Amino acid sequence: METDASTTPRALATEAVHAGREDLAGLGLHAPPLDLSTTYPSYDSRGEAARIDAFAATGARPEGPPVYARLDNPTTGRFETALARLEGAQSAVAFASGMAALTAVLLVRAAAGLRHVVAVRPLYGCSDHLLTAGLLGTEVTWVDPAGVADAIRPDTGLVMVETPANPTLAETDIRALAHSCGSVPLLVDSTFATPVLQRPLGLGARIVLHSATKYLGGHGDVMGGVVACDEEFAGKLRQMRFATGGILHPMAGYLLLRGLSTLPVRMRAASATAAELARRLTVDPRVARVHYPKLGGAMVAFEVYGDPHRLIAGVTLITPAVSLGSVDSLIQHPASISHRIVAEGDRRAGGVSDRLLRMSVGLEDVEDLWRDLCEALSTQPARTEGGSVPVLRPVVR
Ligand code: MET
Repeated sequence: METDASTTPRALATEAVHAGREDLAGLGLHAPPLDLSTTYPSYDSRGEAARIDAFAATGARPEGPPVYARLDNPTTGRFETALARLEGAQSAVAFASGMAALTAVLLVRAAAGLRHVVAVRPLYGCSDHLLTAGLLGTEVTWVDPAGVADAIRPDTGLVMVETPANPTLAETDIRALAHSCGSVPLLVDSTFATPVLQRPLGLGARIVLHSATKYLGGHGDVMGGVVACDEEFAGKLRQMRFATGGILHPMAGYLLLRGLSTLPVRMRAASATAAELARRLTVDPRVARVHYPKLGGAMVAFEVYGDPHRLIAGVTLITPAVSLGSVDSLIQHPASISHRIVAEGDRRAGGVSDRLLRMSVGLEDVEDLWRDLCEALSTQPARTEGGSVPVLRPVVR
């Protein structure tokens, strides 16, 4: 049977290398052009006024040159188009960082008079802090997924969850949660999963947030954030981005587009290694508990019986650093770094133990990583053969 190439949906791996680049051959190019312009000349001021009015009315990407780089950028636009395609979204809007992206979402909802947020712990520490501190004039109610429906008020503008969650890798059933949200939009921070493992919009979420700094970029050399959503909300986000200035640099847009092209192979390879490391850690007597999502992925968290700081100091191949999603493996102690800003009691409420370590598994060989982990684990006491648990020494910071 003949298939129509223009309507047959393409696989994710194909979209990853082609989305956002469809016009290149027609332009006589292979690599995407990097447009560093901050402004765009025009002899037609009436035309510019019309463009600005159109943007103020809808927030749609301007037709033709974008007037000024805070409105839009063609290189970043390619990354936005590609990410939207991978998430199955109408649109995507990129920002200077994941936190800038979350800020814009919260400000858009607050500007509509919907200042209340219902959120599920744990979230990435700075997301938790932004909501808890109410820095943007929002108010948060923290609940378990089962408590979401009851926590929704007339002024609730957003329900927020991160799954798998940073740093515990706790998973939330997105479809069930979206059902509990009713007409309130559900935002899923899908940074750890990426569209390779999970597409929240197909499960009923309305907004997907990524720290693009992580897997989308994939090489630890670009910072960015992106929101995938419907075009109506995207328009509001672009207007907010124009008003508040949290734009992505075009070079970052270029690098993120390039990162997307290898996202599926990177995720698959790193996830296979992470699953094997999680399996080995689970049976290691020096490890008290392993957290690894059913969904899979390249993040592994584990708790030790002894001092987690000694383990961090004991790695040599794995880099002891916060962040994640790079080609090389990183390990960090969430209570000291990624979740330091969250009050101790709130951290505990979110399941973030002081003995938890979070590892981002890269593309190294699994045996080399395991050797390094074993060396670092030699700093830790082990369960005895009879199964008795060693006396826990206090964690010294
Ligand atoms: C400044 S701390 C955190 C950076 C990053 N979001 C992480 O979770 O590792």
